[in-house]
Amino acid sequence: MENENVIEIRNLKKAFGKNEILKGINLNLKKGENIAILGQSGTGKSVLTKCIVGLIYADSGEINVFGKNVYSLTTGELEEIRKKIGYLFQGGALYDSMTVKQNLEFPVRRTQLAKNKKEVKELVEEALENVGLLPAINKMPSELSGGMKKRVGLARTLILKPDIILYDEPTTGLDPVTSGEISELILEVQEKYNTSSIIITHDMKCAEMTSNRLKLMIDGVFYAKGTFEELSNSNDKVISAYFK
Ligand SMILES: Nc1ncnc2c1ncn2[C@@H]1O[C@H](COP(=O)(O)OP(=O)(O)OP(=O)(O)O)[C@@H](O)[C@H]1O
Repeated sequence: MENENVIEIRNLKKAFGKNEILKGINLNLKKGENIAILGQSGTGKSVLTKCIVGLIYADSGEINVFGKNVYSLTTGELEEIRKKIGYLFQGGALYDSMTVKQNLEFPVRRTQLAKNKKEVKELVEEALENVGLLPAINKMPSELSGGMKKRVGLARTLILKPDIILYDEPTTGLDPVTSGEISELILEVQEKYNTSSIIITHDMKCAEMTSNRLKLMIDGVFYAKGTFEELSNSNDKVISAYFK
């Protein structure tokens, strides 16, 4: 892990009407670091990640990605930053009418990442190999298990070689063994590509396996932060409730 911050968030606030969701969020994500964010449903974890990629505009505060304030960028500059951020949605978000191969080719073509068909093929195969799913290349999403769909979703994120990956509940809905495999993959990606990640999760095993640090979001702010070991040994009842 290096000292450079790839994401810096300062006093971020966001309300929907009178409903205050983010009430002053601060976060530094370092190059090569994985941070897990824990917190009850509805506390604003997804809203925070959507602010980072510019899908939601915060009311006040600052988000710097690679040292650039995302709210002061032109549309073109924001596009450049977005290319460096991969976002793994909760459901994997595959196109049901396309094969696995076509699902992966899609982002490559859209971003003009490859010069020709051969390069597209190489990128698709490399990404599928990374998640152990090359044999499923011609399958339809409906033929895949939940864990396989998550893997393909991860392959589709990885194919664009992002510097930062935002994982929104990567193991939700999976059995413990498959969850463990996805957590392993998240770690492998961090080690292989030196990516920095924010992992939103309710899965404590996933948080323990994948994160260098954890943050606990309660009522729109980070109530606690530390390593898994530090937080799991906390005497604070609010914190320890998450580690039972
Ligand atoms: N576009 C929106 N308009 C109005 N309210 C919204 C919008 N997006 C999110 N919210 C509200 O913000 C709150 C936080 O939602 P968010 O999805 O961030 O929760 P979360 O912490 O990610 O929950 P979960 O763990 O269940 O995914 C919720 O009360 C939600 O209804």
